[in-house]
Amino acid sequence: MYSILNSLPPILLVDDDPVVLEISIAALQAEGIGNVQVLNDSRKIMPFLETTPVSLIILDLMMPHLTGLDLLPLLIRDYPHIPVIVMTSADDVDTAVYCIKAGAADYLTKPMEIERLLSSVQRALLLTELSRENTTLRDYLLNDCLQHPDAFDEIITSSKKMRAIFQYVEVVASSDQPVLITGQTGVGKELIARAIARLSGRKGAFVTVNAAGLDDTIFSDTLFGHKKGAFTGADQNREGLVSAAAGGTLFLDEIGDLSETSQIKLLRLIQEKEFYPTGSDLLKKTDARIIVATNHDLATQIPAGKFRKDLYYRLCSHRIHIPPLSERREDIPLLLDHFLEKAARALKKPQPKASREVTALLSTYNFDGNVRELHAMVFDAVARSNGGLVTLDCFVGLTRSELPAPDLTPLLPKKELGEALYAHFGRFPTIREVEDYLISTAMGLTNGNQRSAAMLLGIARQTLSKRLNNTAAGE
Ligand SMILES: Nc1ncnc2c1ncn2[C@@H]1O[C@H](COP(=O)(O)OP(=O)(O)OP(=O)(O)O)[C@@H](O)[C@H]1O
Repeated sequence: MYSILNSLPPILLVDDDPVVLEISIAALQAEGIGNVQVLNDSRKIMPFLETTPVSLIILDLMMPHLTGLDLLPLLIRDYPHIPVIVMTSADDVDTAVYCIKAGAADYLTKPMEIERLLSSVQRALLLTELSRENTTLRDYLLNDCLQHPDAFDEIITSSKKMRAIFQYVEVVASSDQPVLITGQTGVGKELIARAIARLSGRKGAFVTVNAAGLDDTIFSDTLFGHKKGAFTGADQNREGLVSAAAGGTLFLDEIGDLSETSQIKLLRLIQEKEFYPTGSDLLKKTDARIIVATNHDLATQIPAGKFRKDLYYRLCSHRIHIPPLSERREDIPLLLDHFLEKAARALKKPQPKASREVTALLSTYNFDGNVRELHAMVFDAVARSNGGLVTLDCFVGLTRSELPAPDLTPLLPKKELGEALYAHFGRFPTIREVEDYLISTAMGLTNGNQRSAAMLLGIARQTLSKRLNNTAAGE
């Protein structure tokens, strides 16, 4: 939690009592909050704030010269975005209530309870961070720009939906909260996780763990490591991957099938930032940022008891859903070119072009394996091609039976189908007229290649050939 302070301005502590200042600083420092500024004279606050940004103010109400009660309305008026926690004596709860009504974020009573101080600071910082994210997000939506487009270089897309995701990624990258990335297999969840890590400003490593099929013993050992002698074969201490991700990012892929026990351990890791290596009772701390991904719809697994509600809501702090390729078909030609180039380079061949029929067919194909499937298909096709052109014949796996019913929607005018037909024919057409229209469109798109046109139309090549002959004979 507190590593968000790396990206936030300091906390300002204002009290004329040196003992309170000393205790508070020590308590905050023990929790890793070293970014604290101190003022012991309340008259200095307003000039100080004019030159120095702060993320939170902890203000004693009883100070000479200018009391906290006098200052609070000024702070709320001039710095409404900075939360103020007031400190008052235990027997003056009325004043505390008055301060909350006036806009203070929280109140603490003296003598100071350390736990209460820390939880209040934690809550206030979380609010500051969320409000900063909201403001940045609003600015992005208004400006539609990316501050670090190079962070997304390896993600090829022209989709508006993906661009909106990039903007969100820029906003949440520096947060300390977990990120849940959902989407079908092969849509690019890991690429997005890497972009978040790149933009996070964290210096540590990006460590990935594929949690699919891991039982709790292996999950714990992989993540948390073990102590020598913890089980048979544990002949030396082993650091887990959480330690390897210190100061960096831990990417847990495919968390949809985690056992109940592993889910509890993950929740503890996210919430408390603590874990025990197997066989050790020495609690370890971590500052690794946690990103998880799944192709399951976790919310639907909660009622069946397969996924814990508390973990789900904790993971939802920042949520990114990546649409399948079928919902961003505009990316297919771009990705096709990108993979043709990559494949040619990897296979040391001159870069081929895709024939028009290949582009048309792939643009309507339903890729269950999304970008990964397209990637594999194109690499295989380039390996098989022996000219400057990748034709349909190079896609051996792409047989008619594997093709879904052709979806011609992207090829038709982007109006209601009925309207498009009216516009084309000038009246409502007959079935025969629509068939002729579809056949000539498919033949045009495939440069007259009957095999490809038949695939597009979802009919046998012989049927198309017969139909074309009949039309030519004027039947
Ligand atoms: N927009 C894209 N541009 C370029 N390559 C992409 C894009 N999206 C995905 N890829 C490539 O597709 C493959 C699958 O991507 P990735 O591993 O990120 O998907 P995933 O959603 O994490 O998959 P899984 O759920 O199976 O783990 C990778 O080789 C990746 O480089």
